[in-house]
Amino acid sequence: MNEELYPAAPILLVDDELPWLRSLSLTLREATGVNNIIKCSDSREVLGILQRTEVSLILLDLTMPHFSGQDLLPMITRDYPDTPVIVLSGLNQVDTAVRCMQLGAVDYYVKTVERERLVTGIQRAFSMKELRDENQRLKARFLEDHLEFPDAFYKIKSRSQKMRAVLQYCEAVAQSSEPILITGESGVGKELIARAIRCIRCPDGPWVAVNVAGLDDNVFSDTLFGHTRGAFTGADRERRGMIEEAAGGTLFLDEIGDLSHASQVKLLRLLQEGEFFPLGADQPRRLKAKLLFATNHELAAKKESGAFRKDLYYRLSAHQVRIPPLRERFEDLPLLIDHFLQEAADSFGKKKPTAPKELATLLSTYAFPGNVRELRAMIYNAVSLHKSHVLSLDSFKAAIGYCGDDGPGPSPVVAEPAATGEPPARLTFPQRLPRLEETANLVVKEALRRSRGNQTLAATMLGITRQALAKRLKKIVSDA
Ligand SMILES: Nc1ncnc2c1ncn2[C@@H]1O[C@H](COP(=O)(O)OP(=O)(O)OP(=O)(O)O)[C@@H](O)[C@H]1O
Repeated sequence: MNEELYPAAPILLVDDELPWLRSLSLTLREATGVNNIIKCSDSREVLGILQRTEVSLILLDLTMPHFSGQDLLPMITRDYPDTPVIVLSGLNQVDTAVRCMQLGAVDYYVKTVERERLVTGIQRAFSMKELRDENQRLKARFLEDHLEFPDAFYKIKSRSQKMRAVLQYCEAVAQSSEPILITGESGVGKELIARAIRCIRCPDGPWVAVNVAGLDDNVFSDTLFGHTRGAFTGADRERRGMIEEAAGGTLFLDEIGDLSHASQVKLLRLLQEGEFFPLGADQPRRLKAKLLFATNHELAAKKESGAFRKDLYYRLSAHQVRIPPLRERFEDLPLLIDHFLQEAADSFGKKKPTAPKELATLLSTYAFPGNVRELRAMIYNAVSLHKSHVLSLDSFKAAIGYCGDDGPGPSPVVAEPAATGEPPARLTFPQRLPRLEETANLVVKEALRRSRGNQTLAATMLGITRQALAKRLKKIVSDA
């Protein structure tokens, strides 16, 4: 298999000393996994290379025959302002370093003594460039408001602006070499989004998904890193871990917020060093997969409480895709209902039923703690019970708590704030307690507001007949 080039655009190393060029490219390969390098030992060729090839970073020697680094630097920063340049010099001279930075270099290193710092500086320059590129892509996307890879998102049914912004953000960060963290409540579609990102970044590579919730640290390590033969009693064969299975493709770690502390440490090391040791191995192996993570936990809160390591949190959240809960994008309901009706009808071998026109409005009175997955289950249930032409609302009403006279129905007073964001947390009253009649009228108006004026639905919510509601409305109007 051909080795994937990293970074996608090459790094240009410019130095007249060939042995230095060779040893630097080896150092970079070993320490950072960089294998896409152009070595240039003749400074007269630099501008020609830049005209022909887009490079991600330039390492420029200061002292060279023909053109010195100081000659080239202003030309490069003028014509290629988005390409970071790091200057290397044999001498530790503060005034030269300052001059180079004034001319636009992002960093300055003394060649022989600062190799480790140089590697860190290169990684920093990469991250900065990636952030700048991502920023530009995002700006362009928001101005154009179109999707560049609509095919990657074909399974995601949505017409809401919020989701569109999420998809555009996914496009902007998909190519980044940094990990991507996808957050959102359970059932919002995190895995769907993860698969879409994979379709954009490396559609042909393998897709390996691991749910890490509940894995103890030993199982986590063995699953991810694998082991060598004889690593422990019973290890009679080598086992490749999921990281190696995903080489050249994507490794998706789901439920990352549930990871034990010990496993968090191992994951952090993997992210920082880009390499790992299978159990029993004495040589590290390089991470060659792109990483995607998902969680339905509020990781920021877990970080504050100490349940999630701060350093790992910051490492993971460089690119964070937050998927809004369904109740924040009810404009998606008609499309999703239609989609799941078709899907359910196909799976039950039935003709697709017609949805009653009040269905989306009825469902938009509900908070959907289980999000799209809950909606899907409701529709499958309704279609499984369905007999006649138009789908009945009964199973939906039962599912969301409007059960009619004999059912428990939703409680009008909630003692604690609901985790789902369901209003109200507690009924509060003004100083003067409203009369019962006033309160009833307010509740009626609220039901009409939520049902967008649909009296049948409002009556269902209030637990009264449509006639009783009409009578009450007539009275409200005449009393006004
Ligand atoms: N926008 C959407 N269009 C169509 N189907 C969707 C959409 N969002 C979610 N789904 C469907 O809803 C279900 C749940 O989605 P998914 O498994 O991606 O959610 P999740 O956020 O990863 O859930 P969990 O947190 O429980 O792992 C799946 O059947 C998925 O296909």
